[in-house]
Amino acid sequence: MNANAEKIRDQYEQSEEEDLLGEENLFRPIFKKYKKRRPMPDFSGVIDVRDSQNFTKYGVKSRFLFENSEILEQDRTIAENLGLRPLPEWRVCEFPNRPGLYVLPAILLKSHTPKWLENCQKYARSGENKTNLVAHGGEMNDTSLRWTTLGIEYDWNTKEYPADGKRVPEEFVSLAKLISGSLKLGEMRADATIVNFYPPKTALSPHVDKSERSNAPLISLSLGQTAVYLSGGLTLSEEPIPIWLRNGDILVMHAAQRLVYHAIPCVGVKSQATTFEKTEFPETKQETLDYLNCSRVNITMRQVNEY
Ligand SMILES: O=C(O)CCC(=O)C(=O)O
Ligand SMILES: [Fe+2]
Repeated sequence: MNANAEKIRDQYEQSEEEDLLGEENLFRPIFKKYKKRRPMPDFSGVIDVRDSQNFTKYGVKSRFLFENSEILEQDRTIAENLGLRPLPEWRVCEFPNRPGLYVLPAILLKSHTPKWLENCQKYARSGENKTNLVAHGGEMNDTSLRWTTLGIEYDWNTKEYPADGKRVPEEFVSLAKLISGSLKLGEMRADATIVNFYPPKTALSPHVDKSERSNAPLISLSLGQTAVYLSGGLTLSEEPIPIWLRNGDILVMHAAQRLVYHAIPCVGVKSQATTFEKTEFPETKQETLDYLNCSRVNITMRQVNEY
C-alpha cells in the first residue's frame, strides 16, 4: 500500500457513524478533499485569520480583544511569563453561523515555541502520563498521529474520563484561565489536557469532544506547522468551514460550538510553512527545530469536572 492509499488511523477514526440518522454526510467529502496530496487540493477557500481581505470575503469579525476593557497588571505578567504576545496586541476572530467559536491568531510568541514543544515532549516521555509516542527516539520518522493525556487522563477505549487525576501542568492551567477570562467565558479550571503530535501527512478524523462533564470551553494551542481545521455542525450532515491554524494560534470552542464536529484533514502545507531557523534560535537543539519545521503539535486544555 502506498502512503496515499493508506487508511487514516487515529483515535477518532470510528466516531463518525452516530448522529447522521440517514442524512447525507457532508463533512467527509470536505475532509477527503483537504486530506488529498496528489494532486494538491485547492486551498484558496481556506479562511486565513491573518489576512484582513478575508474578513469581508468570509464575513469574519476581527477585533482587538482588550480594545474596550482594562488590562489587569497580573494578567500582563502572566502573559509575559508564558511567552505570549503582549495583551494589547491580542486579536480575536469570530465566524458567521459559529457563535462560540473563536480564533486568536499568533498568541504564543514564535520565540517561545521551541520551549513549549520541548515541554510537551518531556511530558510525553516522562513515563508519568499515558502516551502512544514512540518512547526512544524514532519520532522524526513517525507517520502516525501520537498523543499524550495529562491531568484527568482520557481513556480512548471507554471514551470516558475517570473521576480525577493528577494536576495539569501549571502553564496549561494559567493559559486556559487567561484565555477564558479574557473572552469573558467564565473562570476555567483546566483539569485535563490532550497533546496531539502530528507528523507530516497525518490527520485527525471528524469527531465531537463530548466526554467532559463541565460546560467550560475547550481551548487549543497550535505549535509548528500549519494545519487546515474543519469546523462543522452538531451533525455530519452540515458542511464544515476550513480555517488555517498556524503556529501560536489559539482556537476556542464554547457554548453552541462546544459540541460540534471538527477535524484536521492535513498538516504541513508547504505554501503555508512557518520556518524555525538555527540563526533565529541559536540556543535551541537542532532536533527541536527540525521537529517544528515538519510537524505540528496541538495542546487542548479542557475542564472535565464542575468545581
Ligand atoms: O489539532 C487540533 O487542532 C484539534 C485537536 C482536537 O480536536 C482534539 O484534541 O480533540
Ligand atoms: Fe477535538
